Amino acid sequence: MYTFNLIYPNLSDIPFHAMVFPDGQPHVKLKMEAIKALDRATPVRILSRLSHANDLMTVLFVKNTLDYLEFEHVELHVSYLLAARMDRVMLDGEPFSLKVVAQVLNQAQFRKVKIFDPHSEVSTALIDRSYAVSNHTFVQGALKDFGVEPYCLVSPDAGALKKIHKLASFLGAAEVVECMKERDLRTGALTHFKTTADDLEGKTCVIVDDICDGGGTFAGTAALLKGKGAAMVVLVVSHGIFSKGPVIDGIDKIYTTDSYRLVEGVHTFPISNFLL
Ligand SMILES: O=P(O)(O)OC[C@H]1O[C@@H](O)[C@H](O)[C@@H]1O
Repeated sequence: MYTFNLIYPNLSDIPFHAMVFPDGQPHVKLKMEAIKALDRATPVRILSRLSHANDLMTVLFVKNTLDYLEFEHVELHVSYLLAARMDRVMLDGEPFSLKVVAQVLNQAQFRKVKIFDPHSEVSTALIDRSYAVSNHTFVQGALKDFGVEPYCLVSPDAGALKKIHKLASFLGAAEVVECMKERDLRTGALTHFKTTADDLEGKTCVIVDDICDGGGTFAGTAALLKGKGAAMVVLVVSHGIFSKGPVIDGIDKIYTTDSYRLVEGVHTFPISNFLL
């Protein structure tokens, strides 16, 4: 398998130049000396973030180049999927953005599309020949680094609960704590934080979720858990956006990956550990 690593191009000798035209558009150019040496039947994978629209275009440009060079087997490994959270029409007048991204990817006809911890099952339902890579190994690595036993796993909302139960059986975790919240889709305001747990006296709680964006979900959940006696609250999120910074009230330690971007000030695992 030959890898086009668009995430850490500085770390490997890749046959590809990622440049930018003066007007800001992505400009890709394969290094033909290296490419010519490859058998066209060699499976090729493109490892990329799709954090912004230009990332998607770059991937499509590389795929198009590989198509006209007649490579037969091209896979896409996606660390972060553009529009994964827009997995339905939220409000009147808004698009079904994930469907648009899926249609574009489907048109490119990758042999396989691997997606690291997508927000919901809608991504893999819409993208042809795709499957999800779970966060299990990443969370296991974070817990090993953190090193405190025992702990309870916390699902911050109903949407994450099914995944948390699968994770708990993978890790052999004894306890799962279920939390709930409500989000006003118009304002984004979070309210009504609740949990099924009665007493968390002295416990270490590990909240696991796909994305930390503004962090409101996790500040609210941490306040709830600490109000029930939790001694420590750790946050483990696959995709660290941290739009309001990586410091979140009530969270004692944060683990993430560089799936969306490199994050300063947070313990960050390289995504290539989980996607290759
Ligand atoms: O509260 P913030 O960090 O803004 O948003 C993160 C939450 O929003 C959801 O899409 C994610 O799955 C996560 O539960």
